[in-house]
Amino acid sequence: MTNFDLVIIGTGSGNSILDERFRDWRVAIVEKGTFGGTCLNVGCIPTKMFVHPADLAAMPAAAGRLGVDATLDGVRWADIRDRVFGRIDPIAAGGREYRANHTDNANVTVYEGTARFTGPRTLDVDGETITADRIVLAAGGRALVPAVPGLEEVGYHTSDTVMRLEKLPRRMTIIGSGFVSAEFAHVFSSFGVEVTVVARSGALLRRQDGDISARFTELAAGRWDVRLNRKVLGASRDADGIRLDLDGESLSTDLVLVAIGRVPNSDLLDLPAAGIDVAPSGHVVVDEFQRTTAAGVWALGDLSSPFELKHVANHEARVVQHNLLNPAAPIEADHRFVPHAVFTSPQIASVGITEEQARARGLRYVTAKQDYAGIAYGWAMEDNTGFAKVLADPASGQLLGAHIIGPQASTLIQPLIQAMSFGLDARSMARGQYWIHPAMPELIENALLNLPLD
Ligand SMILES: Cc1cc2nc3c(=O)[nH]c(=O)nc-3n(C[C@H](O)[C@H](O)[C@H](O)COP(=O)(O)OP(=O)(O)OC[C@H]3O[C@@H](n4cnc5c(N)ncnc54)[C@H](O)[C@@H]3O)c2cc1C
Ligand SMILES: NC(=O)c1ccc[n+]([C@@H]2O[C@H](COP(=O)([O-])OP(=O)(O)OC[C@H]3O[C@@H](n4cnc5c(N)ncnc54)[C@H](O)[C@@H]3O)[C@@H](O)[C@H]2O)c1
Repeated sequence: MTNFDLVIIGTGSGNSILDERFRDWRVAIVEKGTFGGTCLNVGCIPTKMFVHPADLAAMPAAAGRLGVDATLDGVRWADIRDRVFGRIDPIAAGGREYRANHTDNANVTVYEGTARFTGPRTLDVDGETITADRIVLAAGGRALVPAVPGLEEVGYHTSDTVMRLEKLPRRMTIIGSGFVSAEFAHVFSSFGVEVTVVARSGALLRRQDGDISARFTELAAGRWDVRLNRKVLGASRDADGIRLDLDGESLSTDLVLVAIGRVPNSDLLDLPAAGIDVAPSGHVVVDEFQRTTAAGVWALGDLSSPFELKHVANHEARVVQHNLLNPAAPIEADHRFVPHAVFTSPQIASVGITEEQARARGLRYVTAKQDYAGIAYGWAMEDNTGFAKVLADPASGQLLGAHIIGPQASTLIQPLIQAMSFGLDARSMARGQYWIHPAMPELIENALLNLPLD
């Protein structure tokens, strides 16, 4: 039995904790899958590397109304796929090699297996017992699969596998209507696949601000076959491919992509054996210092965070890193203003609360909108569907939330994140600085000026 100063479970965000300040610690890092975790191998990075060529492939169809006649000659799926993974796979392999064999990591032992607790700060890794003074749980989550009769038999993909397809299908049906669905619907439809989206509820991306979700649902319905308020009741194969039975109708498809959310990997860790509490959602319970309910055990990222976002996992990894190194002066994680972006088309980005949340909380708030169509750069792009919506406290002018649907939303949101994080009020933000004319951030300037503050 080997004892370590620190054991880290999971090489996604967990791997970024280790630096030269841990050189004198005996460290073990345990990974059951591909080194580098979800974001690098099957998440943020490859998806966005597919979104960019998808944006290019969609451009000719949009250019005609601006007087530019362009045609898409073809999409070389194998080349697109191999460019993405030709870059990513060596990074994952290099990361593993660095931790396992580089002299910088002489103090680090890499275990390739599945860790699970057998007692307080005691782990089994595929039959070998290791103990540690401190343990960091960074075990992430995995795609959920619905219990649909026949689905296992006909076969399905998740975000883990769909980016490595041998060839593009003619038709794809996506079950689910969240982030993964919206991004892959854009990617695959831009590459010429006929996409159907099956949503359980009456809107796509329904956790976004209601106006954003409604606009996206309307635009999506013009681009994909969108089936709202439908449950998938069964799957089978017939002469026309895969048949999905929805309530009241059926559809035929060639490939099913399941995108109904993710579940934390807490069930793999036998946490009760170590006295570590788990919430009903499956997330490991942590306090503001990222400490679990067991002494000497921290957790971070998708395993403990309902946000399930890489920038949150990275932030929490920095908090855990500091708290490991400075036990007498720990810092708290900051989850006040967590932004997100959905890299679909049009892009969506958001920070703070939605109007529905403001109403439910009984807050006094005002809102304002600015259409891209009303700013000069929007005229240049002939954008008639995008807008920014801001919510603020009418008395103080402090921003409560901001939501954007339209080109470059993920970039345009950043000054609003900054304003909220540093307490800059809407009026000072709008008038206390220059806004380059006629650039896209004028969308934000005008949305702020439109707020009916007291
Ligand atoms: C398709 C997709 C696209 C995404 N796009 C974005 C995006 O654009 N922006 C964004 O912010 N977020 C995005 N995310 C979310 C983001 O990928 C995650 O929030 C982030 O990767 C979580 O990091 P983590 O370190 O918590 O977990 P992970 O990166 O999942 O790392 C956990 C690691 O632990 C290992 N592990 C699990 N259990 C054990 C065990 N018992 N023993 C040993 N090892 C174990 C796993 O194999 C895994 O490698 C996306 C996710 C998906 C699926
Ligand atoms: N750009 C990004 O930041 C990005 C991109 C992709 C994924 N992610 C992260 O990954 C996580 C997983 O993404 P996701 O899209 O799978 O989850 P999600 O939570 O965004 O959406 C899941 C959708 O599936 C629906 N659903 C749930 N159970 C269902 C069922 N049984 N049948 C039909 N529909 C069902 C939900 O109502 C929801 O609309 C997200 O929480 C997100 O944080 C982030």
